[in-house]
Amino acid sequence: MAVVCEIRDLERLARRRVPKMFFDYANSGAWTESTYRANSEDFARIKLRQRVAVDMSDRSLETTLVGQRVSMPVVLAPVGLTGMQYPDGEIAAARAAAAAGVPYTLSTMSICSIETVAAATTTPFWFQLYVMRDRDFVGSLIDRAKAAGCSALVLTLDLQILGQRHNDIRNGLSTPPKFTPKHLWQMATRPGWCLRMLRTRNRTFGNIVGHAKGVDDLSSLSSWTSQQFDPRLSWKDIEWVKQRWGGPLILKGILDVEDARRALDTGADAISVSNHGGRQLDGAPSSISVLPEIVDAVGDRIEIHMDGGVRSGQDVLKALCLGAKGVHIGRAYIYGLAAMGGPGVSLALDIIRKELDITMALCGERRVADLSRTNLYHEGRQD
Ligand SMILES: Cc1cc2nc3c(=O)[nH]c(=O)nc-3n(C[C@H](O)[C@H](O)[C@H](O)COP(=O)(O)O)c2cc1C
Ligand SMILES: CC(C)CC(=O)C(=O)O
Repeated sequence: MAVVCEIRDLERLARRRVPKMFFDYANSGAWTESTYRANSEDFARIKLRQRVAVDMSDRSLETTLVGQRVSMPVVLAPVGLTGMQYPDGEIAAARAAAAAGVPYTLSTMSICSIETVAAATTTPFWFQLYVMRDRDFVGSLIDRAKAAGCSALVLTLDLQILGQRHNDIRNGLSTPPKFTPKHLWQMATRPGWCLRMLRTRNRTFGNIVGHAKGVDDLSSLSSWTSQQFDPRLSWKDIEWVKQRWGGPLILKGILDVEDARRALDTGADAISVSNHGGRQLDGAPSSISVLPEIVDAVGDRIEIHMDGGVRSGQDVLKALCLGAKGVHIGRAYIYGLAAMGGPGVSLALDIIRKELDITMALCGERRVADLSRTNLYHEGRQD
């Protein structure tokens, strides 16, 4: 049994256990993947300030996110097709998040439906919304999330047009998978995945198939999204979503100060600084590099979350120091899920919690709310 110390260990296991087309779907970025790489590389450049002889005996990572108590400021980000990484993966991830005391966000593009996840869990989860051309269907998704007791809505604004992901095109990614010799080979070399997948009935987009009109063929993700997602989505639509939802609203995909200022007018409860994990606009800056200017511009008026490139508790701490209140993780938990199902998600969260706690202590802080830019090391600092 391989020893797992860090998220990269889970990534290695996931690569071995999931058919290539689905591993690559999770593990890739758009075009040249420069933004995808920058998300992680820019975290690595940030240096921490070591402090000593501070009483660190009584530490806590607890805080609140959009008014909800969490055991640490970490959220499982929405990830489409999670149930293809591991059968019923959305249920496993939601349960692991609940056990860890952090929110789970179910994607519109999940395999298990809102109702399936709600029936299999007891803790409210968050729901992520994509806006389709068919507004009646979008309205029904919001109503279904409300009926299922979802406790926050995450409205994604950065994917009305799908960024081009070369690996998915090369791999002929589809759900359910095609049965070409190449795809059969990819699956045959992952027999554990195949056997588990045969045992579940959840193998297509549960929120969509059987609910939306004229969307039976989801085999090509890019052509499906271009037919269904509404490229006309604009700021004025957010008012309609907010009214229909009526609960905590988080706007996801803000990467620009002007957009952050515009987001204030919508009355949303939080924004998430994100470039969709480098999967949309390649060439955009990393999330962590733009976080400080967005915090400076609007941080006193709206709760700020972020995601992108977070692979450790140290990354979480750096984002908190730069002004994020909540840090969302995508691939970090998906690697755990793909590697070993629900226990893998729990393991990913344990790793991140431990790294965050130890790093906070070594920086001389006892509460996440006390972390600030002063915990970061700047060349030439005076104090
Ligand atoms: C495989 C995959 C699928 C994703 N699907 C969605 C989605 O359905 N909705 C959404 O808002 N974001 C989606 N995202 C973006 C994540 O919510 C998040 O922004 C991103 O993963 C953060 O970067 P990280 O993976 O480096 O942590 C997806 C990301 C990945 C890796
Ligand atoms: C099915 C996709 C639209 C889900 C997504 O957001 C992504 O792959 O990044």
